[in-house]
Amino acid sequence: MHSSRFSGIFYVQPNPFLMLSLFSNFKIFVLYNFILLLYKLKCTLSPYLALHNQHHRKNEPKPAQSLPFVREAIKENEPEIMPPPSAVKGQLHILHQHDIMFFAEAPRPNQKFYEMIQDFRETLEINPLSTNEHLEPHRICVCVRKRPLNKQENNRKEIDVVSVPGKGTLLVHEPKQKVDLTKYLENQTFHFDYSFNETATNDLVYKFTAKPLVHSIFEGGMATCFAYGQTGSGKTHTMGGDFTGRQQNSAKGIYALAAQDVFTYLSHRRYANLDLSAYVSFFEIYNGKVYDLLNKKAKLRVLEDDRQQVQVVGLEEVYVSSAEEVIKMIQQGSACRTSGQTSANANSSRSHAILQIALRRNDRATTLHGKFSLIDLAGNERGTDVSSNDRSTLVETAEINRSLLALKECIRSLGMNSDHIPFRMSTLTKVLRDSFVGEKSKTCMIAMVSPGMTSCEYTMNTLRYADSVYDAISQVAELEEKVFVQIKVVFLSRLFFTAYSLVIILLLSAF
Ligand SMILES: Nc1ncnc2c1ncn2[C@@H]1O[C@H](COP(=O)(O)OP(=O)(O)OP(=O)(O)O)[C@@H](O)[C@H]1O
Repeated sequence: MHSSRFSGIFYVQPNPFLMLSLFSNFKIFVLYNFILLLYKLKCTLSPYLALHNQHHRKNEPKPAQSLPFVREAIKENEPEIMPPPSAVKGQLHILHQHDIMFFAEAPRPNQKFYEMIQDFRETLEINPLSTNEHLEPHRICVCVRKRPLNKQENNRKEIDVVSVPGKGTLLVHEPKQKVDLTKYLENQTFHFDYSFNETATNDLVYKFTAKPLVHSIFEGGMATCFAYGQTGSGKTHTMGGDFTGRQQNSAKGIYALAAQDVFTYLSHRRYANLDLSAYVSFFEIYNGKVYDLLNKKAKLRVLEDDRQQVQVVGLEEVYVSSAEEVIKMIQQGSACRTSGQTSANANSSRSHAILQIALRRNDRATTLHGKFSLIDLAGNERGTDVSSNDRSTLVETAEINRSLLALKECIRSLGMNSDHIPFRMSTLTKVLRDSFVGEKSKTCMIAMVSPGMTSCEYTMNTLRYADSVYDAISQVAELEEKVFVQIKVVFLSRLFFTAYSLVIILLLSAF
């Protein structure tokens, strides 16, 4: 195209002798320049005109008999348009749709990290926990539960940075960036007793966490089950049941599932002769103060007697005869829970909620036989949320921080069979004091994590907290295992020596 234009211009370059003779007449000079200008204009516009005509010719409906000819003409003029290869022709429609989808979808923020995580996941062997899995007995059990990405996170195209490949393992793909802006993943692995992925139901979680503890309170023990994690990570969903709008489906939470099992055991002939009754109390600890959720949030005092027995003075303990009655209490108490505003979440729970199911003998003193405390802890991000300028929020933050630290230390002491339990560090550990002492005390912690990339820092904090508890217990378990192996070696060697001596004596006496 370009060459033809230039060749047109060169073609009209005149001979200088001819020009001299012609330009002696001024009129001829003007006419010549005018013709030259028109010609140049035509040369410049001709390729665009050709393209324009071509376009119209393509869109014009043509009579059937003239079609081959038109096709030939178009082919001549569009050498750059490649016909699709015949093998791909069948897929043309699909490809076209994919292209439309590709262009219609807004690009995902952090697409590079998303692809890196997807690639990493393809290398993982996934064996999620199932109901058929063997249940191991634990005095202290530490578990982790990952919730699915919620609607808002999906709308934001948030990246899921948590993978749960197997029974007790959980991986966090932490997005990082080098100084030269190269993106990379730091894949951190954590091990716990059980790990639940986003598809796990409350029933499955209950089976491996709180259910084994119900049995222990019938054996005269104290049991505690904590839900720990960031605001919005699924603590209330797990403990109290899911919300549909403002309505909480309390029957599907661990509180209610435990209550159902308590009544199943109460009617069992094995425990019938104990003559036990169940009582429920529900209270919250907000800013170090105790409020009764079953008595219009009456403020209560926590006192310790000279035998180190801690009492919550005036706490309502309601006799219950069925799981349905417990569910009603849960609904009544949940409606009362304290909530406020922080810079992290507009509607967050800033209090620890404690539901206690006590088993008492039907004697005159209604002696305590066993007690199960189920705790929905305040959001742990408050421990790091110091961005607020509000004094009351800062005080709350400090209080939540202190109570969560105290709780960790008490569980670790219980796990290490330590004589010293630092329960006086916070109101939370004070009221749970009897759960941290005694041979029959059992505890389960469920660490909840949000899977989104924006929650990654909080998720790591939650996992580090749970890991430090799990680590302390594992060390004790390892130590116990070593001692057990040593005892076994000593016992077997003595047995062998005795048998050997007997054989020698028998042989000597025979001769
Ligand atoms: N495993 C899950 N499956 C489906 N949805 C879940 C799951 N866990 C949590 N959610 C949903 O996520 C949202 C936040 O959960 P939830 O209220 O239980 O968080 P939280 O940790 O108790 O927060 P807060 O500290 O504010 O009480 C809820 O809408 C809940 O329904």
